[in-house]
Amino acid sequence: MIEAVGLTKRYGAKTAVYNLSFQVRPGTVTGFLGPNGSGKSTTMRMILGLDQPTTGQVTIGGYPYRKLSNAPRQVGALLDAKAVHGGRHARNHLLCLAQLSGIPARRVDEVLGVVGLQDVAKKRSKGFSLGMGQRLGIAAALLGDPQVLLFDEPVNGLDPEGILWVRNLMKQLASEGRTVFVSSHLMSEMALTAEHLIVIGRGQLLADMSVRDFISHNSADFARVRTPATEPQQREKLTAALTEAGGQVLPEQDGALRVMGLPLPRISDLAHGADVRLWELSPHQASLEEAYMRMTQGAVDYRSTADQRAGLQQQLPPGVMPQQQFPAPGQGQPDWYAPPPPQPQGAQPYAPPQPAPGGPNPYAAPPQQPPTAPAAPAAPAPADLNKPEDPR
Ligand SMILES: Nc1ncnc2c1ncn2[C@@H]1O[C@H](COP(=O)(O)OP(=O)(O)OP(=O)(O)O)[C@@H](O)[C@H]1O
Repeated sequence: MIEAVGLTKRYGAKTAVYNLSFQVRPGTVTGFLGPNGSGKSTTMRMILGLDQPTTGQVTIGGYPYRKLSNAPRQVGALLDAKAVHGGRHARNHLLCLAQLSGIPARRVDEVLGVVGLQDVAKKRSKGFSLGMGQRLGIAAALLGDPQVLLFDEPVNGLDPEGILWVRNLMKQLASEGRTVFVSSHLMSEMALTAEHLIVIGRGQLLADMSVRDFISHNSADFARVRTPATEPQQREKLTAALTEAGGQVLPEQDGALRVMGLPLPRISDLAHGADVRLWELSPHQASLEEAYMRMTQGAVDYRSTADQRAGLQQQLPPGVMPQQQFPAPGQGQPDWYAPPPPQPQGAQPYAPPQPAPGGPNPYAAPPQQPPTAPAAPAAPAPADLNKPEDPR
């Protein structure tokens, strides 16, 4: 198990990691997520004893990395696949590492086979593609058959077959009871690989929970409903019935309706009661990417000036409360986020939906009282994320 307690790292005036505490348990793949510059690599380097924490500590099996006996046989890591002597053959590179840790040469050939580089074992690694370099880095991590494995962006540069292979490898290593800690920016891949997530933003913990909980805590539930396109009056009738029943109804660009605040069976019953036929009634399935975007949108340091995410915080219609609570202390959830409705080409995807001419105002307050659910804790504004303890 990897355990960080109050881990903080400062580089001069820059605080890369601040007061981070978490555990990475054996037997599952734990994903390590965070925007660029949020401190993932710094944390991994501290776990591996390559950087000293300014304060706090991180241990592996109860010991700091540097106190582990023959650490390479207990902990394997891929941090930077390019950190190899390019003039060496792949096999010689691994052989050098093996000899430093008393690992037999036959293990080198084993891991070359595991990562699929057996045919280029005698080639110099400077001629390797990005993906081949990643495979060599993974081979080095596996060399000591360690119980604890850290991978920083292991699928970077891999082709689809390679990505699938890494996914299965991570799962297999975890199923053997190993501790597997893996960072990635590929959310769809992480959703398929990891069971547990540790999410950081600006060096601080945002979430430490299962993938399933993370998605359900950070996504807005809604249903998509579609009435026959040939009968617009049915759509209006349904909108009125749903609104009267306390639902919030927004038009989607493709003609469907987005309905919040009503369960699917109730929507079906209301449609039936209003004598409206439905061509579609489907729950919105949030993705890990959507949940991640929502959670981290206030903790992104580097964003293109042309990036439309700057405007992705959709306003809730009056009376609608965000449903989710903060999953972890200290995290920031500045606003509500759900994917924008499909847009025609060239349209602003994050612009609020406009009322159809002569149609109902999508932002009209529903007649019922606003929900009385307990208010979520006040979300710190992005700039307040680190206050009052912001050491920067
Ligand atoms: N040696 C260093 N000296 C000064 N600042 C550093 C150093 N290493 C990292 N930093 C800073 O610490 C912050 C965290 O960097 P880090 O590389 O850990 O982030 P990351 O989450 O791994 O980013 P990415 O996803 O882009 O790889 C960044 O602002 C970075 O500029």
